[in-house]
Amino acid sequence: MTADVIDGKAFAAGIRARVAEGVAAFKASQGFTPGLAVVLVGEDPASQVYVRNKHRQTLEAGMESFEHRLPADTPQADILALVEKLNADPAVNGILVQLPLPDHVDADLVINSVSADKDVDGFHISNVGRLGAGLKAMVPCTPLGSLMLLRDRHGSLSGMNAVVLGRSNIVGKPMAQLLLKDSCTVTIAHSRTKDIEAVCRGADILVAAVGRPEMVRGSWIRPGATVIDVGINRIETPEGKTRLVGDVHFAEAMEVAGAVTPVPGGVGPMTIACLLANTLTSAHRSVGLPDPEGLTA
Ligand SMILES: Nc1nc2c(c(=O)[nH]1)N[C@@H](CN(C=O)c1ccc(C(=O)N[C@@H](CCC(=O)O)C(=O)O)cc1)CN2
Ligand SMILES: [Mg+2]
Repeated sequence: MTADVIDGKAFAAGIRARVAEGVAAFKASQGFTPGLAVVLVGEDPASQVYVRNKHRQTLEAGMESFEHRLPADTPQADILALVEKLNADPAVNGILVQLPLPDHVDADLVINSVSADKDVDGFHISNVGRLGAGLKAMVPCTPLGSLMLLRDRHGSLSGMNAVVLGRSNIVGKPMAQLLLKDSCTVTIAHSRTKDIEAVCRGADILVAAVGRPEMVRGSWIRPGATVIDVGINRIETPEGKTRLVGDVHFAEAMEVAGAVTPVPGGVGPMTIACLLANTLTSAHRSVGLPDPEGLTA
C-alpha cells in the first residue's frame, strides 16, 4: 500500500489566494488595509527565514506588513513598550512575536501583553481559554492549518479516533481542542504515556508534534490512517550535510498510512497561510463583519 501525500504547499497557496481575495473585498468595503506587525528579537537563523517569508507573503496578500527587528539583548521592558504601541495602533490588526525569545525575556509575559483581539498567534491566555470553552477565539496557526488539511481530506471528522502526540501549548493542546470541537474522540499522548506505540495504532488521525526526528515508525500507524506530521527537525546526513525530517519516519509511514503530510511541504507552509487568514479574521472582527468564510475553525 502506498499512502497519498498531502500537498500542504499547494493547499497553502490556495488559502493565501482566498485571503488575498478577502483582503481586496475588505479594502473596497472598509476603505483601509488590514495590517500585520511581526516582532523578531535576536538573530535566530530559522526565525529570520520565517519572518522574512511572513513579510513577503503578507505583502503578496495585499496587506500592510510592519516588521520590527530588535537586537538579542533588548531589555524586556522595551519589548513590552513596543507591543503596547502596536496594541494602540489602528493600522495594526494582527501582532505576532516570533518565538523562541531570548532567555532573558519572559515569553509568557510578552505573549499576554499582546491585545487578545490582535493576537493572530492565538497564544494569549484569553484565546486559549476561549478555544477550550468552545467560544470564538483566535486559533494558533499550525493547528488551524492541520485541521484544514484534515477537513479537506475527510469532510466530517465526527467520531474519528484522533491521537495527538505532544502536549505543547503551541501545537499539541490547541490541536486536541480543535479535534474535540470537530467531534473526534481525542487522546493526547506524550513522553510518559504507557505503550505509546499501541495508543498511536488506535488512531484514525495521528498528529505528531513532539520535536523528535522520525520517532513515529510504520509499526505505530494503523493501516489507512491519516498522519499529520508537525515536526520540523534538521538532522545531519552521513555525508555531513543537513536535511529536514519530521517526527514521522516518512518512508515507513507511506507503506502503512492512507495519507501523510511530508516534511518539508506539508504542515509548515500552512502555518504562514493561516497567520494571514487570522489577520484578515481579526480585521473583520475589528469592524463587526462576520468571519471570512472557510478561513477559521
Ligand atoms: N510566534 C510564533 N513563533 C513560532 C511559530 C508560530 O506559529 N508563531 N511557529 C514556528 C515557526 N514558524 C512560524 O513562525 C514556521 C515554521 C515552519 C514553516 C515552514 O514553512 N516550514 C517549511 C520548511 C522551512 C525550512 O526549510 O526550514 C516546511 O515545513 O515546508 C513556516 C513557519 C516556531 N515559532
Ligand atoms: Mg510536547
